[in-house]
Amino acid sequence: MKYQAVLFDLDGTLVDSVPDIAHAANAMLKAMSRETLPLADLRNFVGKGTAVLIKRALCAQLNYIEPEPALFEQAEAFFNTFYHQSNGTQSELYPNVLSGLARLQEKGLKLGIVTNKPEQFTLPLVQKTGLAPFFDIVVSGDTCALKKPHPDQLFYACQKLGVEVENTVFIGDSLNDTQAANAANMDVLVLPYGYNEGKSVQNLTVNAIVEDISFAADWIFSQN
Ligand SMILES: O=C(O)COP(=O)(O)O
Ligand SMILES: [Mg+2]
Repeated sequence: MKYQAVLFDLDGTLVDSVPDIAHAANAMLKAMSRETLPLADLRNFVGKGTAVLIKRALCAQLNYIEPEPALFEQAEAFFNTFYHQSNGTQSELYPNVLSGLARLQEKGLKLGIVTNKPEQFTLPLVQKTGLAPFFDIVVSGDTCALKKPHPDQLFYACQKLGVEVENTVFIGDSLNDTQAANAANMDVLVLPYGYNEGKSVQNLTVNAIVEDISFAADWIFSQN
């Protein structure tokens, strides 16, 4: 068996979490007497964790300028309060996530989540969406010292699961995921429906692009 474990990104891969993130970001902007942003813009700001999302929202652009520490602290406090309220209320699993996970689990593969979302938001979301029973480990954006695109979280997940990097495949939606996997020398699949900062996934360095988690399971079984 080539693969013994499958790791998954969360936002944009398993869960369409943008409605709840956008709600919190716009509530933060309103509370700070700033203009709210269209959901389409905020969607492109997701992927490098909530701190980067907040900075991008404050600048209303992807390439943010570092805010003053006091301003950031105020914004983060608002965002965290509002995201705790909205997290998991409108977020939805993408099609074929549950069936794909069930098929992988049935074959005895170990499953993990590796997300840049901080743990205080990851764990409630994983519970509320019904994902929790499938996973042997959940690695959040603040679990390790560095997060994706750094490979640390992937090494940590493998170590905790007791599997080798070469027997593990990572499934994600963005450049952060493929760069982390490439740096770890781990096989990687991407899905086309998530958030890749508004860019196509066609040019990423991957083993395959798969339509959804069920197709990902087919691909994994075809290698095993
Ligand atoms: O919190 C984010 O910005 C993205 O989280 P992800 O790593 O699950 O895509
Ligand atoms: Mg993602």
